[in-house]
Amino acid sequence: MVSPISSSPVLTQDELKKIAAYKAVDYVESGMVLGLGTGSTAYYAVNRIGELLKQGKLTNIIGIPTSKKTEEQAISLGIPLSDLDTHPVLDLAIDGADEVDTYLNLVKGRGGSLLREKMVEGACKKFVVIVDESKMVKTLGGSGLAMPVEIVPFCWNFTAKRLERLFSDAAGCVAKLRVGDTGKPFMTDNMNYIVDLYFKGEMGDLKVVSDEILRLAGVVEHGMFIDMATTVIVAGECGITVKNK
Ligand SMILES: O=C(CO)[C@H](O)[C@H](O)COP(=O)(O)O
Repeated sequence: MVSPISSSPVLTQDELKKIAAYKAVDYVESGMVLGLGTGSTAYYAVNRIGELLKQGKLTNIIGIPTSKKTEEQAISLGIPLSDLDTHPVLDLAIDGADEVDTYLNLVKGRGGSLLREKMVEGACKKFVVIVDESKMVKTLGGSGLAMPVEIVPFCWNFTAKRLERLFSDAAGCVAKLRVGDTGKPFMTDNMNYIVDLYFKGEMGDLKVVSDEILRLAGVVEHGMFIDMATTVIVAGECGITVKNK
């Protein structure tokens, strides 16, 4: 069902992200252990959680950040933090996504935090994804944008070529090493590299593709989050849509 947002004319993408994020924070209850996502949409959710804690409307929250950046943000807001060693089961995680398909499978990691995101969000009872409507796709990889894969730096080119070769028969893809602002390879929080895969066609069976990628030595994790989201909140010009698994 679509709930109208407002009668104002055109909302920016940032406004839509904020609307989805605030809606997701309605799912947060005092006493919860929360996975705190990474990216420009999750940023709004983390800020809102900090605001509600400050106002005393939420109490006893423990956050588990999915990146160093989110950790810094949470610390600046006074959100108490922990880790998966101490809290191996989380009540809820809220995070953005780069693509969401019709089955609520996701591509994540264009912000570079896919490994920690997958670890934290895989340990949650509920995983609420927040997106603006531009992230909705029919099939993953279909936006023509990147599907990130975290790899070890050792002989990264060898691993990138092997990733390309995996798809040479079917979809076909180009693997590009992600480069940071300084012109050097982008480094993840785990001191790994990211290779972005650009598909020419449909990826095919996602579980098969996932297994094949993970079987390559040198690959740490990929950005497909299959069967993980329990709820997706989509903010669009016509309103908010909540999709449940
Ligand atoms: O997976 C992610 C970071 O690794 C982000 O959640 C994803 O890139 C979406 O980011 P944004 O909300 O800025 O569009």
